[in-house]
Amino acid sequence: MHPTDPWAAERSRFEDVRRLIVDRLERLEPLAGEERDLVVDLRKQFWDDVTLNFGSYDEALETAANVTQQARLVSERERAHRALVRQIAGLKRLREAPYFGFVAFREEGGSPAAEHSVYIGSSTLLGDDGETLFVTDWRAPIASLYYDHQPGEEAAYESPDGLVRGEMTRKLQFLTERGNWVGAFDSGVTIGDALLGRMLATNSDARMKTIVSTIQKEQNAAIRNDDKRLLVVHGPAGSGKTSAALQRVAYLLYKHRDTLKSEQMLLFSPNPMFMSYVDTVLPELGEEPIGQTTFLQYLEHRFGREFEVEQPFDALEALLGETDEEAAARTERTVRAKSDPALLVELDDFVKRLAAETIPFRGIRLNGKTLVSRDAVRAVFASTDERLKLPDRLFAAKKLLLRKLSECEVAERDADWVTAELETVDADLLRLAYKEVRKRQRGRDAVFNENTLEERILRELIAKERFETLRRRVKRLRFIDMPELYVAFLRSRRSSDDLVWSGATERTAESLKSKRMPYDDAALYLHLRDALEGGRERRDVRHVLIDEAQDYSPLQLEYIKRLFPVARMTIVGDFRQAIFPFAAALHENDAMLRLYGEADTAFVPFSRCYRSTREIVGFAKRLLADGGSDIVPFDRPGERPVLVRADDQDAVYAAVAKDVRRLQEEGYGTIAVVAKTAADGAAAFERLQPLVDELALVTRETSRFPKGPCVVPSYLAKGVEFDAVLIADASERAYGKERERKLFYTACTRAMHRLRLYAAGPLSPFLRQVEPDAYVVEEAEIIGNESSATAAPESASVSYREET
Ligand SMILES: Nc1ncnc2c1ncn2[C@@H]1O[C@H](COP(=O)(O)OP(=O)(O)OP(=O)(O)O)[C@@H](O)[C@H]1O
Repeated sequence: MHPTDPWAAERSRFEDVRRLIVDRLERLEPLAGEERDLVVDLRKQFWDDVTLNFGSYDEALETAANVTQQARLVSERERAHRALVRQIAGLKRLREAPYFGFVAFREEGGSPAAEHSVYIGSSTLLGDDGETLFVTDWRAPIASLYYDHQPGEEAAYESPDGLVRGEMTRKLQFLTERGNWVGAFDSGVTIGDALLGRMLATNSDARMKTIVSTIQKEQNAAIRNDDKRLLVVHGPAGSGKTSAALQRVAYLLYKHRDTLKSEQMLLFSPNPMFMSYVDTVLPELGEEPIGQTTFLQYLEHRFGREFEVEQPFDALEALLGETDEEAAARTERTVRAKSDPALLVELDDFVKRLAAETIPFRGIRLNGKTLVSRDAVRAVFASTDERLKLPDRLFAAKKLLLRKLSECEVAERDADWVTAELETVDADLLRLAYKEVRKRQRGRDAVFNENTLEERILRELIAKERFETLRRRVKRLRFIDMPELYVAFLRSRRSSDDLVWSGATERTAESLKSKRMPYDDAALYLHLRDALEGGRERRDVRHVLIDEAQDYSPLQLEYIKRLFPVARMTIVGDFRQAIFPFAAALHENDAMLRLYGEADTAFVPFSRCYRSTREIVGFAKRLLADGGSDIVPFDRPGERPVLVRADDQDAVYAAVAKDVRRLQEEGYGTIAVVAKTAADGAAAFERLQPLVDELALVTRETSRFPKGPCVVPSYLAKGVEFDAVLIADASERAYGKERERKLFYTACTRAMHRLRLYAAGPLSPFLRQVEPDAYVVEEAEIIGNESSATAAPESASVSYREET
């Protein structure tokens, strides 16, 4: 250590804390081993250590008490072991980076006791005395100061006892690498966020990172906003919405640690690949992962084998491939009509008005024979108490029908089909029948004719098996023709766009007949089913997060809200990336406000983009219809995006392949060639694969993003990022129509450091609207020729001053 090192004191403290962590780990790790062995032994000896005695009532009671006590002992030890393992994991995280920030804060009032020096890290670290606080958890109230204020400013933080005001006298950021001291920045001296600048300049590794050390003020506001039932975060591509949402999960789990568990939180993700992209973040923050699903997966789970749910990507691909403009406009209008949450209310009314005469019942049939006719089912329903609510009436009808089925079952045992099946019974059934014969004969004096008894039992078993299926169907209300009822609702409805509505209704009817559930009908249909069945609500879920919310229709959001009636909600999204035709939720703020009402909704807008360089953000926002004037890049300079012009598609592929290789040589790891659709992606892959080593094709079936170069359809790249993005076709052909604008913007904003676009033929009109100085144009033929670069990349010098 140099004697004039301005950081000598800080560095020495840092080393002391690190030593404390390492020493503690050395002490605890063997203990955890011992504790584990103890638990294993206790489990093994469980029955040796209790005396089993059931001789008398008292002895049996004593035995039971004994067993309970022993079980309690084991579970206490297990809990202790788990706590130790957790503590060790926390210490290991701290060993990697003991703390990253420091604030000195003088509370208003000015007494020396009100001076706080707080070192902030990923979790709390107490000294061996159990009192000295070496590191404060980033989620503690006072740590908020670090994210919200600069030294010299009036500062305040929200404590459980109210707002604490005062002055922040110093703020430091620490840079570490694998637990070792690298340097520090004094926020009073450094301009901007030095740590953030460094973080953003690093390469992506196909996994989302935690941002705990560099959370920005607006993000902190979203992370800690816990007053309202619903929090809506809206911000441009790369503004850290997903990152903030995940930090928020960790924050809420910390704040409500006594009442909220990770399994009570659920994240709706855009696609399965995205799920694997984010699932390392919470464990890195020391929290258990929360439940994740996509809305499509949820729908598929609910419909089971009853319907095949249409994939939203198919609807999107169909629209993207549509050349008939009128048909495309019709589709968009239909989808929009089906996304209106008022439909749910109308459906509720429709259900309330249902009566025995208007419900389309179905008879119950077995082997082509009617067991209970449709009229008989209707009569059963009509016999239930009219004053009951519909789900309760249906429940009562269900019970009556099940009773009827039991009667039919007895009669069917002698039916011809049972006699026929007797000839082919399998070994399992025979064994079952044999056991049953033995059971029934036991204790009887007179021995029945075994053969007769066995046949009787076999008949019972055969009929039972078949009736089990019928019972299951009755339990699931299959005695109502649900598709017909649903279509009846659609038909009953007047719409301002009648022609479009009735055309759509008939298409839905056709689809349902062939067991296909249109994506934009699915939530409404489930709502009908829920209204009839009752009790579908998930009260176990306490917090629901929806990422990429612009991809949901307002109706779907409302449906999700109703599904989780006690949950709070976090919704994050960006309407400028609304690529699905049914999206429209976010720019209609009304849709958000309507969910829980204005008084129970907080909006936090984000405006700064962190993912991409200043040049890429500057370029991408100009693709937007409104010019994205509110979008502010974080000041990280890089090269300007490059447009490569080529004579034909062959030349494009040759240039793309060459550029991928060159980018690899420059050290970029995750490189994505973004194609518009899956078919475009497959075509590009076929041409590029022979030219690029280890190129991967990402499809809907891909479960994890590859770490190397890949070809990916635009909509599967949603939510994720790559070091370099190559837009395989930026011509008018690919992105020419207004409805393709957002897709184009979304694709370009996946790039962190480098963006290249290729076009043979007329340029996309969105590109034509960008000022020429926002990007560089190159000719495909001269790619690779060092002297050919037509524009010199901007200087890569950093705009913040660092003091290390
Ligand atoms: N405060 C921060 N500190 C460090 N990195 C950050 C911060 N905020 C965002 N980032 C980084 O910016 C990138 C974009 O973040 P994220 O994916 O959360 O944005 P998003 O708003 O969800 O983007 P999109 O709308 O495109 O899905 C990520 O690499 C993330 O790590």
